[in-house]
Amino acid sequence: MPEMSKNPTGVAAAEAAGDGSAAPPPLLEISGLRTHFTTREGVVKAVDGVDLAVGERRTVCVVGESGCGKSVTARSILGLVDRPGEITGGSILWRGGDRTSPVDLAKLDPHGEELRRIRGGEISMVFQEPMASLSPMYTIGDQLTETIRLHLPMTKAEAKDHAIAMLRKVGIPKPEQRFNAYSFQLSGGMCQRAMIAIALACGPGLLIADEPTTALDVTIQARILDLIASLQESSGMSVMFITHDLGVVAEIADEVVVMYLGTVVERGPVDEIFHDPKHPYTQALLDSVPAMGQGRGQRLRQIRGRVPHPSERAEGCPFHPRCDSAIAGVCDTTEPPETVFGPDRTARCVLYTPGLGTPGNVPGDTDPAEEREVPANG
Ligand SMILES: Nc1ncnc2c1ncn2[C@@H]1O[C@H](COP(=O)(O)OP(=O)(O)OP(=O)(O)O)[C@@H](O)[C@H]1O
Repeated sequence: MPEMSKNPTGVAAAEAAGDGSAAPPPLLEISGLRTHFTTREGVVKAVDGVDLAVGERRTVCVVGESGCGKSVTARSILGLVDRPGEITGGSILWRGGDRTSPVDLAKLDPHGEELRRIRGGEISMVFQEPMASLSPMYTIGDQLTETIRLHLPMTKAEAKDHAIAMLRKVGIPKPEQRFNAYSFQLSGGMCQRAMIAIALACGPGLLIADEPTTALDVTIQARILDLIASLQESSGMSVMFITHDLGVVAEIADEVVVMYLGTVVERGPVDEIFHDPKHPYTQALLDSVPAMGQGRGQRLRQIRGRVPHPSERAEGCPFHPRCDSAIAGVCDTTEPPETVFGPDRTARCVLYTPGLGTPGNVPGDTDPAEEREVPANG
């Protein structure tokens, strides 16, 4: 596919494509986000120039190995970055609620009233560890009604009815009884459902789910994914889903964002990411999981080395020390520019930069007969 002009969100790319299909602006549009931690040992650039967008009713999965900056990106959206972390650059445009013009969440006071109203009301988040997010001091019902009354104009009695209806909706049996239970009286799966009930109680436009099923067994995991999908269908919300599990991505994603060391190295529609990965890191991630129908005897390829700490980020392309396609004298010196392949389809690798990469090395140049299999879930 021919290279198009640089464009961080892809929206203008659709316009630039001249196909008349000017998409509506995304609900959430992150551009050049930088979130750094100033520590005694130095500045940790956990998120260092992230661009991504989530459209209405879309599910965007953010993938990458541990330590790539997925959680810090998600927490930056809602002003939930722990000290000494802070947003040092970029913008997070939010167009949800009944706004006529976007609000830049990166510019809001993390402790201020406006972000507090957006958090839990217009955008909610569920975390990997429900036990850590739910308070052991209050009942599930107290925590639900508190969120509901913070964001919706309801009396105590109305909030209680709504809370019980939400518990029922997420599949918690005997919701009237569970309303009075504490988190330590519930199983991990039930706690995660309660967290989802709290997250969805106020009808958010966007749900951010940070590895919400990683700590659960596979059966419960599948149920939670079904639950999110059915609630998404009935409410029309968008979902930003952070996961290590490419099987989950294949199942739920519309679009995929691949992160490496605080930057987005590739993004695009899920089918294109699985069948025509552009970036060697995306390729390596896909090669490291079993594909559907893969023979038992076939060995999986591990990605060489490990993700370094952000303070040990290499010069040039941050992935080059682990990359089998790295070009000496190029990848170790040049920050790869973003190449736009189409609307919302980008990669950051010099292999696609005219004059820098070697066409024969381009990882996408495979025989179509050798198309990649979608990984099996789990
Ligand atoms: N409070 C902090 N102080 C210093 N560095 C931090 C802090 N919190 C996170 N980091 C660093 O930021 C980087 C990104 O972390 P983050 O949790 O976003 O990664 P991740 O991709 O979500 O990983 P995982 O999949 O394991 O959750 C890591 O190198 C981490 O060490």
